Amino acid sequence: MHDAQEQGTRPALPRSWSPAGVAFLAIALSCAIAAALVVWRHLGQRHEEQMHAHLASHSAELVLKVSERFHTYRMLLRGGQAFLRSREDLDLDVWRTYLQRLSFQEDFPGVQGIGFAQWIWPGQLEAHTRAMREFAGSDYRVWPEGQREFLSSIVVLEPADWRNARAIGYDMYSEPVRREAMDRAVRSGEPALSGKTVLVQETETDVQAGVLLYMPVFGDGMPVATEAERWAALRGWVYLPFRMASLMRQMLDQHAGQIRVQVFDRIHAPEALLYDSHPGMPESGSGRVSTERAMLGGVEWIIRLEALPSFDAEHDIRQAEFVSVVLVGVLLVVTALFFVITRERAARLARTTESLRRSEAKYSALVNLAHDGIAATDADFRLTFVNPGFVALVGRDESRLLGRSLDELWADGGGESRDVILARLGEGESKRYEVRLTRGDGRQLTVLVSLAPLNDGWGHMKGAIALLSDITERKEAERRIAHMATHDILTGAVNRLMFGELLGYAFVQARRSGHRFALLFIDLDHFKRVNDEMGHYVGDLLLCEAVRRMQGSIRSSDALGRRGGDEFVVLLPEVGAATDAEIVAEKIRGALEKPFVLEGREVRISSSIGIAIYPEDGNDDHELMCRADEAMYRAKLGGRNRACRVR
Ligand SMILES: Nc1nc2c(ncn2[C@@H]2O[C@H](COP(=O)(O)OP(=O)(O)OP(=O)(O)O)[C@@H](O)[C@H]2O)c(=O)[nH]1
Repeated sequence: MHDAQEQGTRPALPRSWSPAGVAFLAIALSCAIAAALVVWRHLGQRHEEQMHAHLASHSAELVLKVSERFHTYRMLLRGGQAFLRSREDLDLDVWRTYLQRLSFQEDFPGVQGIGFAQWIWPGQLEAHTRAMREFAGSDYRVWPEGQREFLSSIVVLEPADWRNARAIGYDMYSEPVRREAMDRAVRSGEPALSGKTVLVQETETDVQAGVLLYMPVFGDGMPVATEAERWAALRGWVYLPFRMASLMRQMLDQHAGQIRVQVFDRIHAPEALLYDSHPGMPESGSGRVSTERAMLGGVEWIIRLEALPSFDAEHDIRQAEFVSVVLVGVLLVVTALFFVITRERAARLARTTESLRRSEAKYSALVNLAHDGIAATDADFRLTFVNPGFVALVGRDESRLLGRSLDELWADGGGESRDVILARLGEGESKRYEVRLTRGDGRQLTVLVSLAPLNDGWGHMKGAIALLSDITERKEAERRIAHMATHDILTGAVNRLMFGELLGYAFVQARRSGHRFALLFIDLDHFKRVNDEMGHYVGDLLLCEAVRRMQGSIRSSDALGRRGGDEFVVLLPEVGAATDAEIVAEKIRGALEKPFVLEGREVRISSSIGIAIYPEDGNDDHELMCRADEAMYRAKLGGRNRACRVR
């Protein structure tokens, strides 16, 4: 009742999860997703920082490389300066030989050539041209044409290939960008790098920006401490022309396709662009840019590095890291899921256990309180459990019962052997037996035994459950009711109804086997007097005692019936001759004739008996009964206390 109410108010959802479990799982899932987002964001930031660091490292490396390279170039120019200054006269043949033996293109990569530009003092142009035509050929001339106060001319430029040959005679001092660097070199006495220009060696194809590094050359032994002295001692400039793309490609062997390199002359502007590894590409606004500055020959170069998508991809380990984090997240969620499932199962198990515990307590109380005997047996029918009702019913100690075979308790076994009972139970059959059981105190009981198999989880019989109900009283009541229905209440003799049944059966038997049977009709003589003189109670006692005496006079197979009042009938189911019936009638008469002592007083009575024999005296019960009755009246009329037969 209690369980039913609980189930009615709170419907159980055994297969669904509890709200707490679902909430926990949702929180775990949300945490995992949030953690993944945070980590992804952090990875993105870190990746950006790493990109910048990588890019900054590359640009610093490039600046270092360029600076070192220019340091080497300066050394080369200083060597040339020292060589030319050491000679009193400018011997161009010796100078050319010196340059040719330098093999500078292998030792000083990126250089377009090395040359010497001679300083031509005002008014010295003709003499210079004459002298140079002897050295360089008749087509030598200083160009571009035009009147200028100060002139210079490239007189030697190695290697003397077709490209460099185009520059011979060129007055670099006539061009402002070169002149600025040439002046600066003289003013400082140090190497000076020019701004952006285009070398005269350029043709119409692959035109590149160019720069030139100048080193002033002074006359041998002349003072050069001041700027004026340096101008006075100036012989010219040893110089290095650079094609910027060729120069930079020498230094950009790594990450060529991953990083865009741009070099600007002093300002970050298109017109100052000296070199662009990816010309024509618009500049990125993504911010993955590193800019460094390098001081080279008195000029500041801006070196700008820009990461390209392939550079980003090579250094991008975010995906691997993110996958790791996602895996950790998945692991977290799976762990949470496992935790929730385990928790739900534990809760369900606890509920089931509690329910089982309650159920067990309930059934245990029922079993212990039950008036009937309840027992359990093993597969061999030996008792393994008995309840208090069982102990009380059989009247034996529990310790003496456990281990005993259940069928030992009853004598008749209910009509079936133990093996038969076990075979029935093994087939899953329940059975009821009515047995006679002897209690420990010797009392006999009629017990109804209900047996049911007890199976394991695989359907195999592992024992039996027995319910024993004491039906002794019920049986006795049934017997009494049956007796009352067929016997006279006062005397216990068979009643009219039952006697009729017995008489009918006697006819059947006699007809079937052809034997004879006899019917005696007995009426007590003057019984009314007993009632009248001694009271009805004594009359009753006399009737009962008379029946007892008549029962003693006949066989157990004979039947004594009371017709009513003081009339009785006796059925002798099988008689050999009529005299057999007469003998029994005489025996009854004699028994009833003896005095009765009732309530302390002697009472005498006699009887009149009529005899009828089948088949001679009648062929059916009515006829036979009439004959016997008639014979009894004959006895009455004949003076009573005798037996007669009407023939
Ligand atoms: N005490 C007692 N008397 C009974 C019972 N049934 C009938 N009687 C009496 O039994 C008597 C039977 O009398 P009858 O058979 O008619 O006459 P009788 O006195 O026996 O005389 P005869 O039969 O002619 O010898 C009656 O007085 C009935 O009242 C009974 O159950 N108990």
